[in-house]
Amino acid sequence: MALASGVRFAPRALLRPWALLRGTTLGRTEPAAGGGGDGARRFGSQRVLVEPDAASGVAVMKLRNPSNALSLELLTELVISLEKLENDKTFRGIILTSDCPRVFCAGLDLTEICGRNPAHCAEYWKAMQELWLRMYLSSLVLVAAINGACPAGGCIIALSCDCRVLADNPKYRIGLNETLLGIIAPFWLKDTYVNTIGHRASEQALQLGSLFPPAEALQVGLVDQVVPEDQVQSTALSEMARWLAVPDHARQLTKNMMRKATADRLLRQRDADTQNFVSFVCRDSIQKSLQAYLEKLRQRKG
Ligand SMILES: CCCCC/C=C\C/C=C\CCC/C=C/C(=O)SCCNC(=O)CCNC(=O)[C@H](O)C(C)(C)COP(=O)(O)OP(=O)(O)OC[C@H]1O[C@@H](n2cnc3c(N)ncnc32)[C@H](O)[C@@H]1OP(=O)(O)O
Repeated sequence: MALASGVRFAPRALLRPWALLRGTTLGRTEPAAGGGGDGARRFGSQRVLVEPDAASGVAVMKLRNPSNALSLELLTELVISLEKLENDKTFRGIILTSDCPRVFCAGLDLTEICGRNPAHCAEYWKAMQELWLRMYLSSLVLVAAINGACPAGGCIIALSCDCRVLADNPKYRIGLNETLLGIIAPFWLKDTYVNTIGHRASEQALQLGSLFPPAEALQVGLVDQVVPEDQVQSTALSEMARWLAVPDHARQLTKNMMRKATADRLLRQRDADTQNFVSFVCRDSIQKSLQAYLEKLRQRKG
């Protein structure tokens, strides 16, 4: 971590050379609609589209998986896209949003942990930890432009950003609803919640599995702005400008000072956290309820 320079403090050694890039098209670049020079070249993969604007130093990263459930592939592609932007000194900020109607991110892809063997569940959870660590400690400014539902793991992604703008639609609820699914948020999600909305509000919201509609999310401090849906992107850009007005080194070191202890706690206990996750989700009772929940989701669709 090159803390002294204040430029890159995301722990680079975190990224593992996962051999799971099956089916991905990472690194492919294509001209953005309307053409343009280097500043308008977008890149991405099947599940993540990156639209970089070199002139402003801001890239828009769009999730485009079905329901943006965090599959292993999506997690991997997000980490790689993030790293690519962090390594390019042109970029100072990322706006993270969804290309999927009505859903920002549906949280963990439950098919990755339902009916899978322990080794797969472990690989999956390590990828989830990796993305959170990468985002939470990113040297770039991350603004979440939340244009859809944002439950559980979706909320984690939003919480790892520096700022959250939520579309004012009562269906777009946000929060950590794990308890209602019979699962328990691990300590680092709890810590992130507490860091954002405080201890008492987290205690209540975590136990009750609250999913907050926009006005309540704003009131509790889970999001920073609630705006009409057609103003989410422009508001995210204005927020970005506000954050980028601060000298990078001062903002980055301050971010690190605020977040490092929380990230270090997971880094120290990463293997134990993975084992806890695996033994928890592989229990017969948990597998049965995951199965039933997935079935309900599929039926609800019809
Ligand atoms: C003491 C020991 C402690 C140990 C602790 C250790 C570990 C603890 C364990 C876990 C902690 C993990 C923390 C995070 C948890 C999660 O993220 S769990 C996932 C929570 N997410 C949800 O509950 C969201 C479920 N989905 C929805 O509510 C809706 O789908 C929606 C996101 C609001 C979107 O609605 P709509 O646009 O109407 O889309 P559909 O409902 O029709 O869905 C479309 C298809 O997508 C599938 N799908 C949706 N969500 C998921 C998902 N999360 N995973 C997998 N698949 C999902 C849905 O089934 C549809 O599929 P088909 O098209 O029918 O195939």
